[in-house]
Amino acid sequence: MFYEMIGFAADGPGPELDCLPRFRTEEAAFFLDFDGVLVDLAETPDGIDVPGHLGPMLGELHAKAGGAVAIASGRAVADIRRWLPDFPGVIVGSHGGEIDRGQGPEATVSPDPGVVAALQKMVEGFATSNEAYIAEPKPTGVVLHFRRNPELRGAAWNMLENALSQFEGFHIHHSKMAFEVRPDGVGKENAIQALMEEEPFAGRLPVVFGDDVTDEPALAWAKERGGVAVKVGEGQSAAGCRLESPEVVHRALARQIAGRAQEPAGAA
Ligand SMILES: O=P(O)(O)OC[C@H]1O[C@H](O[C@H]2O[C@H](CO)[C@@H](O)[C@H](O)[C@H]2O)[C@H](O)[C@@H](O)[C@@H]1O
Repeated sequence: MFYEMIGFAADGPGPELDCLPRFRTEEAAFFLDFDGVLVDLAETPDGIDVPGHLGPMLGELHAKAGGAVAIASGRAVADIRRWLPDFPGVIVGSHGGEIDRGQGPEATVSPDPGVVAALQKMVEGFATSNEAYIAEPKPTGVVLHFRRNPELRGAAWNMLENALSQFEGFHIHHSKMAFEVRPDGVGKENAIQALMEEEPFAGRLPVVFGDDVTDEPALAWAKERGGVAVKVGEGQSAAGCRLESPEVVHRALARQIAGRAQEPAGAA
């Protein structure tokens, strides 16, 4: 079904998926980053375009993989739910700071709520100094985006460094055209490793897709475990496979849903 929806050629995917090893979807546990992997990057967090086929496609993948499909995002769980309201799988949000197994988000770290609120207030106040800034509060921290004017990068960094000098237990994370204040100890790789001990993920082949530095520890971990690590887009990576764009990722997932990955190489 998705072959037609995403214009996937009936005679096979072509060389763009050559680096992706063959594995059985029924034996895999998928951990999929959101921005830059499932959807193209946009000028603002709310400016993304979620293609109409993405939700149904993830639902089909979830069914075929026996429920072992998680979205692992830097966004808050609530934000992912807003974009993918029908996604039936686990959502790892806030870079691993929260996990929603279907009963609502559970915190994996416990930053002082008063400090989180104070930092959010400081960043939101600072963001009003230039209309190009966007402040994005999350349950465990806050992001300061400057994609609309990259020249603001230095000022954004200085502000956050100054803000963090007043509190302990947080650090600045480098995102794409953004800096994020996160609690120490948070990481997608921790959440993914915890999920791999639980049903329905346990005992399966870990398959991690990521595009950002925040995904690298999880990509390296999947590779070390003999799993599949897929980097999307440019930049250094420990991953063994690189796909060009979210569009190519969709083709890879469509192939897994169709079961073509189980066929011998060249049988497409
Ligand atoms: O782990 P991810 O799912 O990849 O989330 C990483 C961050 O994604 C969002 O910011 C990035 O995407 C925006 C929309 O394309 C873009 O405008 C921004 O410049 C990027 O940094 C999201 O807003 C963050 O909260 C996530 O941490």
